[in-house]
Amino acid sequence: MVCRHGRLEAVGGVDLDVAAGQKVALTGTNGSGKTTLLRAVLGLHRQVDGEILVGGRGCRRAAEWAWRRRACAWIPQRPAPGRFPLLAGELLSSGGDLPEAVRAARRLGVGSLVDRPLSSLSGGQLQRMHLARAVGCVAAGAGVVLADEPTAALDFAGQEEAAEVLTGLPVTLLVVTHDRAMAARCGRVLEMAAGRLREVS
Ligand SMILES: Nc1ncnc2c1ncn2[C@@H]1O[C@H](COP(=O)(O)OP(=O)(O)OP(=O)(O)O)[C@@H](O)[C@H]1O
Repeated sequence: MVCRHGRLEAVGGVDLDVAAGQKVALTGTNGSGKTTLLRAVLGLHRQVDGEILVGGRGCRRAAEWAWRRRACAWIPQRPAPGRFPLLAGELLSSGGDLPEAVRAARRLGVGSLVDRPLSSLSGGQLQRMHLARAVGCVAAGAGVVLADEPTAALDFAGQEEAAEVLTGLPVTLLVVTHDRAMAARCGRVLEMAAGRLREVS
């Protein structure tokens, strides 16, 4: 499978099989293609040659794309507060299971912020809110979590807590991370360099 940004081949020759329930850490140098790969799995990156199947399904037709978005919870690298004055509680609700997401928000220390506009949250608080939303997505039926540096904005205690929450979910996890503690909690570690994947452990 190959992913391009225009003429640039950002991900090349990747042939990856991830078993259901496996926890995979994707590490590697800056600009090596990790985010591009994750977005391609989610169906957000469309310049892809080759096939990416999730649960045995492709992502070409509209119905398949809709299924992929429900099946995969997504934690973005730099969560944007958005252009609209969305409340944190509305973000949590969009995951499909508000009570479970609110419980996760409490566990992650941001339960008291659900009535606040997302634009008023700090970077770490926003990242915690997205983690809580992902927990709600899983409760609503998502079987895959795709997380792009989900602990990058978190303090030390938050990194531990987030790693525990994420790796404890009953899902297939693909997490881009530079956090050794997070990688250590994953059963499989892959390293990316210049668009190529290598198995580390
Ligand atoms: N929208 C874009 N248009 C053009 N090139 C892009 C675009 N997004 C990413 N790239 C390029 O594709 C390559 C892979 O980028 P990507 O964001 O996937 O890397 P990464 O491994 O996630 O990096 P980091 O660890 O810094 O987050 C880089 O060379 C980057 O400059």
